[in-house]
Amino acid sequence: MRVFGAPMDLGADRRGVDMGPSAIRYAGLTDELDSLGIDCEDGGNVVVPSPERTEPDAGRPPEGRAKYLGATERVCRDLADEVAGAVADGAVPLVLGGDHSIAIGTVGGAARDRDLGIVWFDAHGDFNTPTTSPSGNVHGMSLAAILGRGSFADSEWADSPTVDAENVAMVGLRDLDDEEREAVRDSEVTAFSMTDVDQRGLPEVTRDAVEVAADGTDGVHVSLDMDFLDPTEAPGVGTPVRGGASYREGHTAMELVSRATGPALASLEIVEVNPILDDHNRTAELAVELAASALGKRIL
Ligand SMILES: NC(=[NH2+])NCCC[C@H](N)C(=O)O
Ligand SMILES: [Mn+2]
Ligand SMILES: [Mn+2]
Repeated sequence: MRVFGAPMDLGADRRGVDMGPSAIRYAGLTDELDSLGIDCEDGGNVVVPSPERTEPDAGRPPEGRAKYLGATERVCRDLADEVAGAVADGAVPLVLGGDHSIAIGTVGGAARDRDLGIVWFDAHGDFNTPTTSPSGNVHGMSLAAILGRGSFADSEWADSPTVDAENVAMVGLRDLDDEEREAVRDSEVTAFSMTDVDQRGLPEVTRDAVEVAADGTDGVHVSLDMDFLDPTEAPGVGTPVRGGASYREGHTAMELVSRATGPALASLEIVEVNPILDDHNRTAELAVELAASALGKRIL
């Protein structure tokens, strides 16, 4: 396993998420993984330019709005190279965010030489494009970019040709923008909202999601946005939405991911931890616990 930090905050409106990788490391990530017998090296952080010295509209697509898109592209290309390098060395990449725009880089690298499915745990769809986004924040567009939707169709860096929408499952949705909702409905992705979780239970939904992602692919990428969890458990996120997964549900989902994917877990990323908004680092501590469950830790 090779850990990378992506201290990215250009894709979100709230400062502080750039400190997420430090907070998760401080919460004891590598010790925890070592104690599970996982051989874990830290590959350090990718370089992210500071917003003070970056042009917000540089690299803007011809239509719509995507703040800091040019800088985001550069960071995601670097991250993709690091992640692909880890895969080539036989290591499973674990990427720590940073805002969720970094998923474009993580998946770009993880899916470079193989067909990947994705399970996307999130309160949000991150399915906006520069023309539908109400905020212009790229963290709300990352899954659309990975699938090459809208104006991302022309951007080679964003579109991951080895990820098919039919192998993407979202879990935990409860906050979508109007046009984004239409886009999710019209797409081939499988979307499990909190209504599905309420009615069928998280274990069943998670099993189905992993099956969608694993079907006919070489492996599964798991993208865990910490706002998937209820804000009472994970207060340190920039866009909290009430009604999320409980502490136990979070662990259940990650344990099922590890049981269901096993060696097929191709890569993992944990994003949106914002220590400034947190309560004594508990969101980062929870991120470490959930990483451990996703990587095989069991109570008994
Ligand atoms: N990765 C996230 N936390 N995304 C939140 C996105 C919020 C909103 N849908 C937007 O496009 O701005
Ligand atoms: Mn997200
Ligand atoms: Mn989210």
